[in-house]
Amino acid sequence: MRRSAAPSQLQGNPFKKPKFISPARSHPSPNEEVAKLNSDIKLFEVAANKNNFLQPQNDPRTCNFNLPTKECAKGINHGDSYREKYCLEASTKTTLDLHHTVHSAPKEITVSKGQEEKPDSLVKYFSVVWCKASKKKHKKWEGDAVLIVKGKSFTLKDLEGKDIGRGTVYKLKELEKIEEGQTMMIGGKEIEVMGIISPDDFNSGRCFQFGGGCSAVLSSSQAAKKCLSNPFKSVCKLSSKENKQNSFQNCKPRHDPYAPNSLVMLRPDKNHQWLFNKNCFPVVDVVIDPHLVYYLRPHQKEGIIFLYECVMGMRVNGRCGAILADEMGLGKTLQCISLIWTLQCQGPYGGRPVVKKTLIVTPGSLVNNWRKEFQKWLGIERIKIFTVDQDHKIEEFTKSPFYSVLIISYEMLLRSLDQIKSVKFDLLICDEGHRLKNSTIKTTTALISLSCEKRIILTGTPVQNDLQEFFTLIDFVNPGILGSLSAYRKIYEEPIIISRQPSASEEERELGEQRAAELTCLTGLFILRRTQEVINQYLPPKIENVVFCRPGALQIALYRKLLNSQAVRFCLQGLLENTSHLICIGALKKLCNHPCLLFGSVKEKESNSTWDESEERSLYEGLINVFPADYNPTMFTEEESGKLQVLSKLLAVIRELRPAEKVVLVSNYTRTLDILQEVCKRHGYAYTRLDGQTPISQRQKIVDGFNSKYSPDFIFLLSSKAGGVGLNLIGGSHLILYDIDWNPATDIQAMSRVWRDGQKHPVHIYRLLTTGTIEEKIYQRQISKQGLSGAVVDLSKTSDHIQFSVEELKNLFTLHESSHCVTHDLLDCECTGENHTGDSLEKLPVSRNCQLGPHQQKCDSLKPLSMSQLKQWKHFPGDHLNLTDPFLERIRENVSFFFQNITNQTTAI
Ligand SMILES: Nc1ncnc2c1ncn2[C@@H]1O[C@H](COP(=O)(O)OP(=O)(O)OP(=O)(O)O)[C@@H](O)[C@H]1O
Ligand SMILES: [Mg+2]
Repeated sequence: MRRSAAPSQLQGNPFKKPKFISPARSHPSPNEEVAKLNSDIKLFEVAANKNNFLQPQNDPRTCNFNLPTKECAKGINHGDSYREKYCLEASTKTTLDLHHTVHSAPKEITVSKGQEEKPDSLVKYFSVVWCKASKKKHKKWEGDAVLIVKGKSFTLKDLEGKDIGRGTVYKLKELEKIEEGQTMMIGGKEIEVMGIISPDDFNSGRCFQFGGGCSAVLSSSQAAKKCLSNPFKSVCKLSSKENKQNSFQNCKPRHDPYAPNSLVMLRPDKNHQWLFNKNCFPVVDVVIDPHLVYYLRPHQKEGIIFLYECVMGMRVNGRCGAILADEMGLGKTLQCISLIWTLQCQGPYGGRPVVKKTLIVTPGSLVNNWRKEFQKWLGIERIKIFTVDQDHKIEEFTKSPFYSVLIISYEMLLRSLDQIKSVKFDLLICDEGHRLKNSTIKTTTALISLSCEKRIILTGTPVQNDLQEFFTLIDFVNPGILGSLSAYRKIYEEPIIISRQPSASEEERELGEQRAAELTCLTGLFILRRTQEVINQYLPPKIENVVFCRPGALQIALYRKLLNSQAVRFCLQGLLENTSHLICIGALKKLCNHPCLLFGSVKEKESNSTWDESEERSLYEGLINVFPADYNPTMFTEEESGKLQVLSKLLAVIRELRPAEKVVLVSNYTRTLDILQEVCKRHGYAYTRLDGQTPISQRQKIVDGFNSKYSPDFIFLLSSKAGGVGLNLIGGSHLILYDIDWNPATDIQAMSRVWRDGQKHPVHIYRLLTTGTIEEKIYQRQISKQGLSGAVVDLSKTSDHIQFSVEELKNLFTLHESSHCVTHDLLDCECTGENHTGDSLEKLPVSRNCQLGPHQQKCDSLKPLSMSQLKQWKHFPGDHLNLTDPFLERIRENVSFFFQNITNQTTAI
């Protein structure tokens, strides 16, 4: 609550007319011109365009020093295309003239019982200050509030959106002619009307922002206070003599801004200069190193401009945070490296560097990937980076002035928080920062406790799916921007959620939509997300196949036995808990991968002392008898599993037709990876493996080894859950998903490892499913509406979160023995399954639901495939006569059905 703005406290004179003082004007600036500018730049008085990006700058070329006039020449690339695309025009808003308000005597408005309400169209909104009713002359206004008058009823809300008074009035006329300056008594409170709020400002929630996060945006004086502690100071503090010398030495840009293709950052406007250039250094162009620009993709140039403007506080006054939520593989790492390198060497004021030390926190498996990327783009000389691992302790970094970048895993950060706090970091980057969505976890609280103001979250996962988590991420990068959590809930979350419910009234729906639009608009200033389409043109073709493999005879017999077990029957009668369903489902999934896995589980349980009471007993009873008497799981055969048979043939044909190409083989289960590893051994395929057990220090070495063209490895065995996120496995051009996860995001993550920048070969992706079994059902769930609900596109969501109805369980626990492909049967496809060559997928609109609603709906390739999209894929039965794909041709014998889709098709694949 902004008590300080309550007039009587400011002025201490009860007879003086209370006057609402806008935070932006509470400390008049000595510099008139800038003061005027401050009042003109009102971020929230800006009209939104469809891209939801605001551009607060008045004149990007504003410069108070003697820069060459030709700097305004067209040749400078100040990221103009970006601004053309994303920026909005400022529009002025009529401000209230508060000075003519009259301080009339308070009038008590009494509550009436029997009068008719006026129609809804007569809703009016006022900004007011309030205090408890008293007869004291020296009033002390307690806070700002919003008065909503609807017919003869009124509601008083504080700036956190909470109701602090409500009722109905006796004299309707009193409410009809409310004016600025008027004081009245309502609901036991005395209020004074400060101004009229437009319906638009109320519906969008903007009127509450004065008290919440937006005070920082609106108030340049507050921003100044906050930002003067920003890293300019720490990095660039020089003696006055040095200042003078350096200002002349460095006032040239480090790189030529007029060179062709130069990438020049936005010049700070007068407001920024007023806030940050206290020493009046010359304004100098910040130019991205041409060495890097040469490699940057267009979207990466835009991303660097965006990050620069965010962390420099140019997009939201006094806030230096950003979320770069580009889809996987778009090169978020390179964009950050470019930013770090730029800020470490340059700055807009006298050319002085903005950042001295940078902290990068990342999942353990990516620590060395970051190091490699630094080396790849900047070599080893330009920037000194330090990675914390077993052999390199953090003390080495803290004691040495030599290093400017510290790369550390989230786990290690927690362990060395005290040492980290002893260093002054100017820039903090949290890779795969989606994990910070929970404010109570230790990692989040640890990172929040760091004093660094320039904070960047990198994530490939959409951030708007859950409004609570969204708040946490936003609040982490730009603390307080959305106000307190309780205000956010009242002002945004509640109306948005209510508006999404089927029972919502038209009014609720509209309010929710407008609040969502406002939230998007506000946060869109510092969140950037681009989808994979922006790099498709640089990538080779991708051929995706869904391969339905016929189960083996032993698999069918065991499957039937499991479905007839007492445990499954009890599940279907709704007698068991969710955990029992998951045990049954787990057993069926194991069986689909290979019967020997199930055999191993049964034997293991039998030897367990709790076997007698365990639920698994009723599931596994009599199962061993279905296996041959002399069954030995270590001597498993490929024929026993439909998928393994297909896999084995697939590996053989890849080896034969593309001897120089490599395969990434993915499973979610370590035991399944053991079987796949055994297959590699039996066939003499060289392999490497990364799973949850692989020490973090080894991971990058394994990845590098595989990606190297000199590596003899043919196969990379990958546990998708353990190591999928963020890895580059471009050494492989064939990726086989051996099993399926409930969460489509896990599979999509894995698939994105090979089809990414740097990939030289056409990419072949094979998803293996056992025909008619639970695997098909899980796949259907992935591509059905249920699977598309936003929350599922989140790696942290596991099957434990899934609740099943009895109907769903019946469907899950059915084996379709006679179908070639149950998924195709469900598609309502007119073809008879005979070589249906569907339309190109690219023609179909792709949209994703999220809680922020239509304003956030963009093309998003992270979205799992939908049923209707799958229908557009080419599809044909395994025994189709004209299979043109040589790989499918060779595996068809054990395949009942194929779906195939090609992206970026060229003639040669
Ligand atoms: N402009 C470029 N030219 C060539 N290769 C590039 C370029 N930008 C990025 N790359 C390469 O693309 C690969 C993917 O980049 P990166 O790992 O940064 O993606 P990401 O956006 O972080 O994806 P994820 O969300 O999966 O972590 C890396 O090998 C990187 O070196
Ligand atoms: Mg990454």
